Amino acid sequence: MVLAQLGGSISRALAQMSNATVIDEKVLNECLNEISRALLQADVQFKMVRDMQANIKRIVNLEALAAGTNKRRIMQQAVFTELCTMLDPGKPSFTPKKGKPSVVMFVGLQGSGKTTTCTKYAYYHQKKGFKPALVCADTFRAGAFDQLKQNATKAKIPFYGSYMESDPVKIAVEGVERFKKENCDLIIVDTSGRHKQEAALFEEMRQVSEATKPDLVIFVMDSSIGQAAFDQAQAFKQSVSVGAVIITKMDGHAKGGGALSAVAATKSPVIFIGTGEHIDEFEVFDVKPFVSRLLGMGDWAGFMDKIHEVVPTDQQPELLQKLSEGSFTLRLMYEQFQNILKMGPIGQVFSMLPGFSAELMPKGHEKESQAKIKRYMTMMDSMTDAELDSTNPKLMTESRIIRIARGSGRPVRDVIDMLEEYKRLAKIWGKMKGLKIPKKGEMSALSRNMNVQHMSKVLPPQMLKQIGGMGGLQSLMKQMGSKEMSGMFGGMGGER
Ligand SMILES: Nc1nc2c(ncn2[C@@H]2O[C@H](COP(=O)(O)OP(=O)(O)OP(=O)(O)O)[C@@H](O)[C@H]2O)c(=O)[nH]1
Repeated sequence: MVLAQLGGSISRALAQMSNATVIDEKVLNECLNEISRALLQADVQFKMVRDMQANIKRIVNLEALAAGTNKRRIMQQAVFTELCTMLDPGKPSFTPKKGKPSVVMFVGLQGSGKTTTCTKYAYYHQKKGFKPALVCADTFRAGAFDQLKQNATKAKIPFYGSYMESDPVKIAVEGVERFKKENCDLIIVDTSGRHKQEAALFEEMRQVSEATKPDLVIFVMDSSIGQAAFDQAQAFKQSVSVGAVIITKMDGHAKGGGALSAVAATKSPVIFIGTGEHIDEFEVFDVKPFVSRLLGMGDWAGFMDKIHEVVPTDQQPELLQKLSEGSFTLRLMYEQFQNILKMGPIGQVFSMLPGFSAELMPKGHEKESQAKIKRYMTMMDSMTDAELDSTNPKLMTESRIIRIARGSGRPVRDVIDMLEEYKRLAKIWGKMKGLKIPKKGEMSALSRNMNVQHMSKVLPPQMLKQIGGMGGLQSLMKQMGSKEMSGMFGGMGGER
């Protein structure tokens, strides 16, 4: 919720700036101050906000802003890039390998969600084929072992702990040794967390770490702790060598900005976020989609922006019309591929839309993806007009597929792949059926014409979850009114 408000504030600051007739130093500073205020309210640490402001000023060229048609985009891109840089410490964390024993130690204050997160982490890896085990080295909180035991039993994960032993180091060492003998490849050590950052707690962490020699220490942080995040994360980092961060309770009223601070303090990446109490409410953390959410951009708004930017103006009305009809033909796919290839780094476009980036364009494989798209287009060149313009997948019979394969000199498998890709995209685009798509310069139409049903269909599922599902979306729309919503979802696009 608060994340959405941050997005709204930043959108408004950017909108105000791009509405100004002359963009001079004063207007730019006002915009940056607005953005800084919004970030501070979202609990991003003061020093980080100040540095970011300075960096943006360096990146953004006033002359380009003054002359440019893309003021808002230039600024938005600068803010986006800066936040991504803050969240990316530049070095990936240790990742456990199947079949090779790894010890991962969890640290964090009491109530941060550490014990729950240990089980989520174990369960996540178990599903990926690991053989995880849990060790409860929390002898401080009565009931900690019971909690771990319960969680572990539910998830069918072996565990180790003791009701009698009071030395956490001893338990940790015994547990790790036992599970190494049992050929577990991911041994997770849960440690105690007192309610305060006390010297005794840090000394205990240090000793457990020294005795178990973990391959990775994960710092677990409750996302709602706000401005205290930086100091807390730093205190843990100073005692043990934290190599990764997990932020919990992202489903609540978290402002999210604390994550930035934790990364800065530990110089370690956020690897997962907790999005609920349930064992599978646990998501791999990706910097870019998170920042999109933090900025309230939403992938959808970004995608709309891209349509306006990439698709030639004369093709836009037709494309938007087809989108709103929900009829996605192979010809439409072909035309979009053409547009995408023209614009260069294709990753940027499709990554805006959920489902596109992962499958069609895995990160770091842009070249191969480009080649794949070209291959798809070659095959489509061998199709008839009727095939290209049909929305009926049943039309593509075996004999037609063989003919296309022969005509394009590609194996039949490739044609089938291309058609699968088309079906996948058609399904996503089909969700937009009936939605009034705003034209350039009338972005607010989006807010006037949308309803909860439509919004829930077009929002990326993660974003919808973040808002609190259908119920959350409904109350958000009621609460914020159409003005706010246009800022949130449409404000980044449209009039420039
Ligand atoms: N909503 C929500 N609740 C969570 C999440 N992660 C943990 N919790 C809840 O937070 C509370 C505290 O979690 P614990 O795992 O007991 O906390 P802890 O940090 O291990 O506490 P100690 O064992 O005392 O160190 C529990 O009620 C969890 O169900 C999350 O991602 N979302």
